[in-house]
Amino acid sequence: MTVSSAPGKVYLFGEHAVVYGEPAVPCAIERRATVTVEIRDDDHVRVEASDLSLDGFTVEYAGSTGGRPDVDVPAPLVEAAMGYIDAAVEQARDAAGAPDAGFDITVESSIPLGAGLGSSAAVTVAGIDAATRELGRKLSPRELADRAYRAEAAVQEGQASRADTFCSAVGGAVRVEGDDCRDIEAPNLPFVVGFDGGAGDTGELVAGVRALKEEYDFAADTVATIGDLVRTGERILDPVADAGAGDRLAELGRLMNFNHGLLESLGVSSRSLDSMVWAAREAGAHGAKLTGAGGGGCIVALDPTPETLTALQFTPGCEEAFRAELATDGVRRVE
Ligand SMILES: Nc1ncnc2c1ncn2[C@@H]1O[C@H](COP(=O)(O)OP(=O)(O)OP(=O)(O)O)[C@@H](O)[C@H]1O
Ligand SMILES: C[C@@](O)(CCO)CC(=O)[O-]
Ligand SMILES: [Mg+2]
Repeated sequence: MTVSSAPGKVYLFGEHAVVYGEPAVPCAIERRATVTVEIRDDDHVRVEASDLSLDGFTVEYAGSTGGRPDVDVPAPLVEAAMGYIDAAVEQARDAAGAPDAGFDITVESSIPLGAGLGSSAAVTVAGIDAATRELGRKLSPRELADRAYRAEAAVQEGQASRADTFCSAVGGAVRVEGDDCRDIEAPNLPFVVGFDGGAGDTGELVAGVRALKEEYDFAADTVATIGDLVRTGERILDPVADAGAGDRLAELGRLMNFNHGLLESLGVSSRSLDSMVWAAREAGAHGAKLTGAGGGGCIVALDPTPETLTALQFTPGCEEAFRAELATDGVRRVE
């Protein structure tokens, strides 16, 4: 039996634009998906994913039902829910040269699904790592990130960047621009996350931005502007280049506010995301923005004081608020 965990992430800057080759800076956070894999002596795959709920359905795969989910939902919904695990299994089989390997898989996660904290990347990274090790092959963090990217891209029909999967595999703060993925040094950032209890469909939201960008030149310009903003943000993060600069958190926060406005104009915010962003700003956060694909889910704010956390806890539409520590480890081999 092998067990791996991998972290979720927040975007300091650059989601969506990163899909079109602009740079982005996601940061791994200490909320993890843990995947346990045990090889079987046949070629079946049995998945137990008790956190998985689809608009009110809870899907539980159990042995007693012969490996089929014991819920009455249409097959496409189950396939959509299981897509990342299936794709991770395919990548692991391919990496280990074992196309007929079967597994019993258990997924446990403290990352809300579809909420912008990279649950899909964490499950995919941890799943590929545990399954390849179960087959006797250890992937380097970069190989793992590459495999996980291919799995996410397959599920999201090509509409994925390397950002979420690279960040989850290597941990810390990273910078991704096209195929160029690197870890970067970042100061300790006081992230506060607000979660509206909802979810957005990453594939659909990415497709919406693509359509807007194709229809209007100014939407394409907005995407390019996000890239400019990220390059400005990087200079503030850089401990060498930025030596002697003024209040770094305040400057990063201003850019986060700007980034949220640009994402809003691309149509990926929502009323509850906007109201959490404003609650954070009014509480004195340096800045706040939605994180991930949007549509619903989470915002991230920068505030070293307890004020934003408290304000979010009393904001209508905010279901949960928590402080998110930077996860310095990416994938972790638990067993
Ligand atoms: N605990 C889990 N168990 C099984 N599958 C999971 C789990 N968490 C996430 N997934 C898979 O990931 C999908 C959600 O991925 P999606 O990319 O839409 O959102 P996200 O990764 O949480 O947010 P974002 O991509 O915006 O950061 C779920 O529908 C499911 O297929
Ligand atoms: C919206 C997006 O930029 C981030 C989702 O967490 C999609 C991607 O990068 O694959
Ligand atoms: Mg995702």
